[in-house]
Amino acid sequence: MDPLAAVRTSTAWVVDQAKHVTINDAAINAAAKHLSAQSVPSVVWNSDDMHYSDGGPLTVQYLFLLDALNFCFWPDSEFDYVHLAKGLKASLEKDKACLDADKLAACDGLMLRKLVQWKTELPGEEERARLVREVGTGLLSSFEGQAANLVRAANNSAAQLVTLVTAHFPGFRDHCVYRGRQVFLYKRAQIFVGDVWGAFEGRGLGSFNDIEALTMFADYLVPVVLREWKILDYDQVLATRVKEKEEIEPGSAEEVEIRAATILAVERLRESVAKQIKQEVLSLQIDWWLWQYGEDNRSRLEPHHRTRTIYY
Ligand SMILES: Nc1nc2c(c(CN[C@H]3C=C[C@H](O)[C@@H]3O)cn2[C@@H]2O[C@H](COP(=O)(O)O)[C@@H](O)[C@H]2O)c(=O)[nH]1
Repeated sequence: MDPLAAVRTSTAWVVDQAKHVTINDAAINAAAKHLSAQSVPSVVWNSDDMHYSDGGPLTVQYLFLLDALNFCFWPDSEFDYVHLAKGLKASLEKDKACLDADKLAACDGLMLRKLVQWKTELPGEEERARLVREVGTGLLSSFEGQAANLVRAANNSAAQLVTLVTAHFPGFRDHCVYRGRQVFLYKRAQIFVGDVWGAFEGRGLGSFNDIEALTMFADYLVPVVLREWKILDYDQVLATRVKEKEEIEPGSAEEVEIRAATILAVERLRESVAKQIKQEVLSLQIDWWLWQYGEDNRSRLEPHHRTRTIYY
């Protein structure tokens, strides 16, 4: 199975059936005009230097652990992605061996809190520690402890890397069942590929001959931006539940429709921008631009949907 084709096909089907979320194509074209003026293809990966990035295999080890933990920050009003990235970076700068696979394989909640240099209990701390152990044991058993070997095994294919990550590391298997059909999102597996591509600027360990096959990364911040731009519309009941910060059940029709519509809307946005600027643009570049916009405008944007999950 081509996992990236499966993401596109299954999410398009969800949007076709959706009852709670719709995509507004007129708003997509208006947004594409705005985005086209923003030179999206030049968006950089390591915004304000928050990442550990040394151009070598340790950067891949850092990114794989980062993306194994890149989910569900919102239950802790302070802890967020930037703290996770900067904490891991600070630990690596102190001790280059801190992400060795044997250490990860033995990681518990307290050790993880120290590794990310956070002062209080992490949201979902024990579950996060279990996912760290899964990364350590999987790397030891199949990739000589090195995430760089996992990337090398993909022979410069993004789709093959997503296949390998989801085959060897169950925590990355971001899929569900919607109206009796399996739906694939693979957000953390895909964002890992995108981060490797970004960190290595598409060269060496970061060169993928099918990087354009990645979709956007179905998180909880980009949908907020798409709603502000009237691209995504939630029905009244869902809009009220999101506004009131009520938890939306993982695997519920509402959650799956939000994520699937976000993926399809960004695909359509990418096509529209590419037409306007007469140049190819990657879904991940549109994604990074939208995500950064969401981060920069956090204080005035509507609340995001709240789903307690390990996938995003
Ligand atoms: N769609 C998408 N979702 C992303 C990222 C990133 C960071 N990407 C790096 C790549 C380039 C930049 O340099 C960034 O450093 C995090 N997230 C997700 O956001 C969510 C909110 O988290 P927060 O605000 O902390 O609570 C959470 O689900 C988190 O998983 C991204 O790029 N795209």
